[in-house]
Amino acid sequence: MNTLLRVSDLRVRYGHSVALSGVDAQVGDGELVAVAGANGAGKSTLVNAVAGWSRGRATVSGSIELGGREVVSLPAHRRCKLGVVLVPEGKSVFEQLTVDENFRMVRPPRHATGKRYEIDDVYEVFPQLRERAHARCATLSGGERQMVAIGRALRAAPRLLILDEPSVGLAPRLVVEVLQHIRALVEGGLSVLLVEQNVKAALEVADRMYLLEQGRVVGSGSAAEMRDDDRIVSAYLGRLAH
Ligand SMILES: Nc1ncnc2c1ncn2[C@@H]1O[C@H](COP(=O)(O)OP(=O)(O)OP(=O)(O)O)[C@@H](O)[C@H]1O
Repeated sequence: MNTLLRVSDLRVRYGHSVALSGVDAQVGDGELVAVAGANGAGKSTLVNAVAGWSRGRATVSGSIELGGREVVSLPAHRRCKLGVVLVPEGKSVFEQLTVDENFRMVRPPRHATGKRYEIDDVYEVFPQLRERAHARCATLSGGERQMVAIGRALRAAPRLLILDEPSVGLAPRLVVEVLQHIRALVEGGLSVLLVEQNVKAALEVADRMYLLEQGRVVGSGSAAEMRDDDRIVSAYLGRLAH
C-alpha cells in the first residue's frame, strides 16, 4: 500500500506549552486510520497540524508529507487544494441554509487530484439526505448534520479526509451509522484520518489506530492488535466487555 500521509517527528507548541512531541504517523492510500487518546492528549492538535489549521498560536515543526510532497509550511487553503480536507469538531454546516445550499457552496478546486463528488454523488453516499435536500440544516438530526458536514468535505475532492470527532453528541445508533458511512467511503478508495472518542466503535471500522498520551504516540497497530492492547482495554473497552 502506498503511503499517502507521512508525519515525521511532528512537534507542536502553544507558547511554552508542548502539545505534541516527536509524533510519527502514516495513512496509506485507501486506509482508515483512527486516533484515540484522553482529553487533552493532542488529537485535535495533530489533525489540525496536518490540515494546516490552528486554534491558537501554534508553533509547528517536523515533516508532513502528502504523496511524497512536503506540505508542512503550506497554508491550509493550499493543502486543501492538494486534497487535505478537515471536518473540524462541532457543527461544520450552515444551519440556516438547506442541505442542497450547503453542498452548492463548495466547489472542488479546479485542478483537484482527489475524487470529485458532484452533489448527486453525495446523495448516493447519504441517501437519506436526498429526501431532506430542501430542509434547513437547523431542522436536521445531529447525525444528518454530521452527514452534511462530511458531504461538504467530499465536495472539496479530498484525497485525505480528516474527521475530528464526527460522532460527538450522537446517539449510539447514529454513531455506528455515521462510522459505517465513513467505512463505505474508504471501501470506495478514500483515505481517512479519524479522531474518535468512542474507541470501541472506531475499532469496528478502522484499519489501524494510534494511541496518544500527553502529546506522544504511546501505541499503534492494526485494529485487531489495538483491541488487545492493555492500555486500550483498561481505558476504553473494559476487562468485562473484552
Ligand atoms: N489554542 C490553544 N492554546 C493553548 N493550548 C492549547 C490550545 N489548543 C490546545 N491546547 C492544549 O494542547 C493540548 C492538546 O489539546 P488537544 O485539543 O489537541 O487535545 P485533544 O486530545 O484533542 O483533546 P479533546 O479530546 O479534549 O478534544 C492540551 O493540553 C490543550 O490544553
